[in-house]
Amino acid sequence: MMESGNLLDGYKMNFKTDELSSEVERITATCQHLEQDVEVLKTIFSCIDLTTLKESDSTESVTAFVQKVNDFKTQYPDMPSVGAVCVFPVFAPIINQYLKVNEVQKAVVAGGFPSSQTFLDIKVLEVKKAVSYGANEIDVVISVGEFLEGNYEFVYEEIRQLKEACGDAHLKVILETGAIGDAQLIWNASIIAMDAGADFIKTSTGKIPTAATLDAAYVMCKAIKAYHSKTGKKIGFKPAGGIAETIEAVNYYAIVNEVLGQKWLSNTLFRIGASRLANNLLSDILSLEDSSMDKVKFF
Ligand SMILES: O=C[C@H](O)COP(=O)(O)O
Repeated sequence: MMESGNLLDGYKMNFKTDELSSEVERITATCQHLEQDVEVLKTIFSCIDLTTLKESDSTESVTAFVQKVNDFKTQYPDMPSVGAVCVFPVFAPIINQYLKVNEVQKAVVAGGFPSSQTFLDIKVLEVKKAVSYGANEIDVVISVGEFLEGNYEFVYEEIRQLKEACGDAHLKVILETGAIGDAQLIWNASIIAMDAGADFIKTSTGKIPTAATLDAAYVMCKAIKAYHSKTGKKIGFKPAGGIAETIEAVNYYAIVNEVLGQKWLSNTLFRIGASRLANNLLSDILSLEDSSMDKVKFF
């Protein structure tokens, strides 16, 4: 098992927490023009993990949700598809059966999402079942309570086993930054998740009051950069939860651009998990292309 001291020793948080917000403000203040850039907005659209994670989701509603993604490609041939659909694990067979757009990935939350408060063997089984039913991306939450108690080896070992359970599927590890709060701890959680095998690190479940924040995004991108410098591995970043407006998505795009650069700005390394963003972004893209366009509600 990895020693947490050894694990974190090689990584120093190279910024002061009190400078964090002003740095984020500087970045977001200088990116507002990107909201008018159709190509940037289309890139962001292609990075959306189009999410439905409602208690009321059903076979019928998820089938209809997936069908919209299929229809979108026909109805808007000049638009990219979203990056992925993201659903509860019980609907893995539905997206596997009905999703017909090859470039759209099949993401499933698992591992006792959203609380992560269950037995590790149950988490592993849930991940394996989701993958066996066709999911090729798995989103899991760290054991936040154990992390906050300093049980870093426990958190590392869980992620390591869940990554193993994924096989060829990509693993996105949700830190639940709104529950962690402190920038240094978000940095620590980022490093542990990446070293244990995360392909992406993700801010939030969208199921607690504080979801994605720009400050957390900045810290996580800095951690991804440090991890890349040390290991050569490119880990993806996924802000998620509460991101609904185009300008909010643009702000996250700008932080990734500033910290990690253009090479991170495609859906292989950047996703935005969102249930409400796609229609707003689509409407804004269409109205930039044709100012007479009304707001659309496709999804
Ligand atoms: O992982 C994605 C989030 O659950 C989506 O949250 P949202 O419904 O606030 O966009």
